[in-house]
Amino acid sequence: MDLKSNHTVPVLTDQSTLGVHNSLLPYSPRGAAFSSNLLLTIPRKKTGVLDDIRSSSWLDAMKSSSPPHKKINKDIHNEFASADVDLAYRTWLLKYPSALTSFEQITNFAKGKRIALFLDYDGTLSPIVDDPDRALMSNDMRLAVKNVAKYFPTAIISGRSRDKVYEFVGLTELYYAGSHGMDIVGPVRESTYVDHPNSIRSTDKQGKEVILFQPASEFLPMIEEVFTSLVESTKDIEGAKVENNKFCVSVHYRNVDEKSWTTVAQRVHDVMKRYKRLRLTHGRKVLEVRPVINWDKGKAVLFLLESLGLSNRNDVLPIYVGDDKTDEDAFKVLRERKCGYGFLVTSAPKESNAYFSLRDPSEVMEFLKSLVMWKKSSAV
Ligand SMILES: O=P(O)(O)OC[C@H]1O[C@H](O[C@H]2O[C@H](CO)[C@@H](O)[C@H](O)[C@H]2O)[C@H](O)[C@@H](O)[C@@H]1O
Repeated sequence: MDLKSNHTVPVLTDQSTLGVHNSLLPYSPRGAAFSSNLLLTIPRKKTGVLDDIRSSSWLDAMKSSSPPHKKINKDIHNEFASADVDLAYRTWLLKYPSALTSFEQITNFAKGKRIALFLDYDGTLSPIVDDPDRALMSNDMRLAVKNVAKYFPTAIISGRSRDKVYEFVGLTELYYAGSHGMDIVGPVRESTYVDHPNSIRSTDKQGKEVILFQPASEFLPMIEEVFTSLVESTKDIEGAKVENNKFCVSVHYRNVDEKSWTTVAQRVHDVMKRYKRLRLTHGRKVLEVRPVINWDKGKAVLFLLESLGLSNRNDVLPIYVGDDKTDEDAFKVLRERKCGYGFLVTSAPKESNAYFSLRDPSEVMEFLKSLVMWKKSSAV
């Protein structure tokens, strides 16, 4: 597999320093070490908050943040346009091959290794829908995730609050990280975080000893406050919705008329001005307000690998499946450490640090089922 060098990804964190074995893939290894500086702050000017929300880049980011829903259109011009889109996607697939068509290559590489699976929720396990409270996972997908978790350690890493994503998924056999990884429950076994000031030892619903790690715990009152302010300041914008994700806040504009997007951006910007320790990132038709800490979904993957006892091992293959910009942090960690694969879920071509792609949640489900079949057949 050739290493792609031309990827530009909007990642805000510094180079990760947590340890994972990196000699798994056929390219040169890099030293891995543990860091005690988990909570480095990021200078404000690198946080992505723009001073002038009317600048085209701000609005461009808002517009391009999620592909439009596919419309069935019989118009001849649209048929040509749709052929162009398909061609663009097929060309893009040369760079980010489908994990389904590359399944044999992936499983060949996974032979003799333990796959660890990390799954994003929205847009990966559940299709994107207009109402965030209705983003339910299908029963078929739940079964596929349940089955895959019987054979491979599996975790969900979501931007939502941990409680909310657990409520949607409802499987006790998984590990969960909410708030973009800022709220994780993992096994205690090998974790060097056990004595970290942001860790609490606890027992889960099954009585298993677990570690609860919340690196942004000091931000909780600030997030509550900013949530209340954002609800207040956007309440007159039809379709705007503010969601409290515990250690971060989402301001949704999917259902806001495009003419009012500048207003949404301006209101969010005005509130953010008062909080120098918060930053803003763009998701799929959502503005996400989060603490300025050196922690993201990539760090969450490393945390879970470590607490599962799967760090620094050449017989482990982590796979991360996600659709959003925040998932790029995890793709980047796996790519930089040369220790696993990112799978980008998208129906529209985009630059990524992932290696493989899947078109939509139904292809994610197909991949999970194939993985189970492969595991069962290779166990005989
Ligand atoms: O990390 P994720 O699990 O992908 O969470 C990211 C955000 O997902 C949700 O919003 C997205 O999905 C909604 C439901 O399909 C959709 O309406 C919205 O436009 C998307 O941005 C969630 O509501 C957010 O809080 C998460 O941050």
